[in-house]
Amino acid sequence: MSQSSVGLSLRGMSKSFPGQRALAGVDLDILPGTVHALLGANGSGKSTLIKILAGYHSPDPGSTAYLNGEPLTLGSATAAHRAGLRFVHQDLGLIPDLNVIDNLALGSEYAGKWWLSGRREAAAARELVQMLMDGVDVRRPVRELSPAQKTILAIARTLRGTSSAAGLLVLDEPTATLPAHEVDVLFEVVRRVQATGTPVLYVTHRLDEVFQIADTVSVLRDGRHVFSSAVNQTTQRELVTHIAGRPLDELYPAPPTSAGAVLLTARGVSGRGVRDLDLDLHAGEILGVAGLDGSGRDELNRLLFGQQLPFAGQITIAGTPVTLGQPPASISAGVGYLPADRRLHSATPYMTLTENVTLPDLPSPSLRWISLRAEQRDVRTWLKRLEVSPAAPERQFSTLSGGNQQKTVLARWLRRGSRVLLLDEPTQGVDVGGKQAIYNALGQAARGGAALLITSSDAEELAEICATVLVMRDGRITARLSGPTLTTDAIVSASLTEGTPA
Ligand SMILES: Nc1ncnc2c1ncn2[C@@H]1O[C@H](COP(=O)(O)OP(=O)(O)OP(=O)(O)O)[C@@H](O)[C@H]1O
Repeated sequence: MSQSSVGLSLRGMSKSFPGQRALAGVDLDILPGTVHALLGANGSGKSTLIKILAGYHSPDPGSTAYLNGEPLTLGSATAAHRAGLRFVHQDLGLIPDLNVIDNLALGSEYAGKWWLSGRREAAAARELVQMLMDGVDVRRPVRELSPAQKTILAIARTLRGTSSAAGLLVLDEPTATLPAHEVDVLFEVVRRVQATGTPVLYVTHRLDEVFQIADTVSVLRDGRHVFSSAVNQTTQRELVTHIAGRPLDELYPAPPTSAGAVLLTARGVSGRGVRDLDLDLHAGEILGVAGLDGSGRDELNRLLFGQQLPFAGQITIAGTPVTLGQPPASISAGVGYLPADRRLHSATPYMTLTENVTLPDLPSPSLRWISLRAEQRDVRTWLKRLEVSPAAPERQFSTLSGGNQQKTVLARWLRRGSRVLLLDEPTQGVDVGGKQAIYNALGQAARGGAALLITSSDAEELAEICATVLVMRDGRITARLSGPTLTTDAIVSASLTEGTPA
């Protein structure tokens, strides 16, 4: 196949890792001035493709790429940057305590001497920021920006110094942690970048976004390019079928409705980000907690699990008070916790999947060898149930794709049969098939008598899988939605409006 003369063309892009072919002969054309969505199940090769473009990985011999008809040197970060390829990864790489100007200066050609020309730097920063986000004070520390503003700042920083249209802007799941109302703010900026002629490669697991922002969509499956279409000539259903390799039925199972005895209580719990919180969590219940960044939603499960020490209050599990701020005490009482940033806080990357799944079991060394084979079998069953790919217990955790790492850590707590499960963003970065598997597993855990508390920035997910959703604002619960009042829109609007403590 010949390369198209404008935009980015990939031909025969392949990449093999030991024992794993991540990409197999991918041909892809991304046209100038278009937003091109790249979809695919966890482990389908999206990150590998991006890492090759960024020069982080070298592709297999025979892989070629052209930018506006010129051959691209692959496997070199410097060559990628020089050609105008720009990347915004999920970890935005911003420094929260530095202001907008200083964050813009970091990593640019001004770094190291920007302070010599402070006024010029500030003026340039102001101009760039104003182009992409009106009304932001460039002297504000980045920690005070909203999540969408931080992402926009990361886009501004990567586009910095590109005098005209860049060769390509790659956005890797930019909305994974954005609340619904912030997504539009980001999209506005993506459109402005697109209008400059810069093509945007937009990687996402959120299919509704494809129809809002993209012109063209491509799907990878098992390292192969299996589908491309103009967005206005396809449907969500067709995309799901190509991603999963089979049609999927209803994504969300009905939430469990029969709640049993109270398993966890919080009374007067105050801590960083949370004020005077009372909460009852019942056996058989999936309770959702929504809220904007800074509402206390992010801190809630950490305080209940003991990863953060509450200033005041009492927490009981099945009627017995637990020692506050002591995760081992919580685990012994039957509590499992999945943090949002699980790669940082929850996994041991260089151990195997089995070791990661069985991590909290801590059996005595003398007993461990007896059950090793049974343990491997059991772990494999759990990996398959959550559609971890490959479901290979002996694989090193760090070699799994992001979504598969996520499902592996979740398998740990589900396998353990924890009676209280505190889960932050349980499906973040997970593909549509994996989401369905996770929702089914969570429903099964609830029907088996576990009590689940799920915090999520995905309002639709909460509205669909929970019988009740609490909305937090300023560290307090300000709305309790259930039955007919529980809708995606109601969650979003309660998150945005002042409420009275519920
Ligand atoms: N360093 C590595 N060593 C071995 N295998 C790897 C390595 N990096 C990636 N892989 C494998 O390559 C395949 C593609 O992974 P990749 O991270 O590109 O998937 P992805 O589509 O980005 O998934 P996700 O949506 O979960 O982020 C996976 O099977 C993964 O396990």
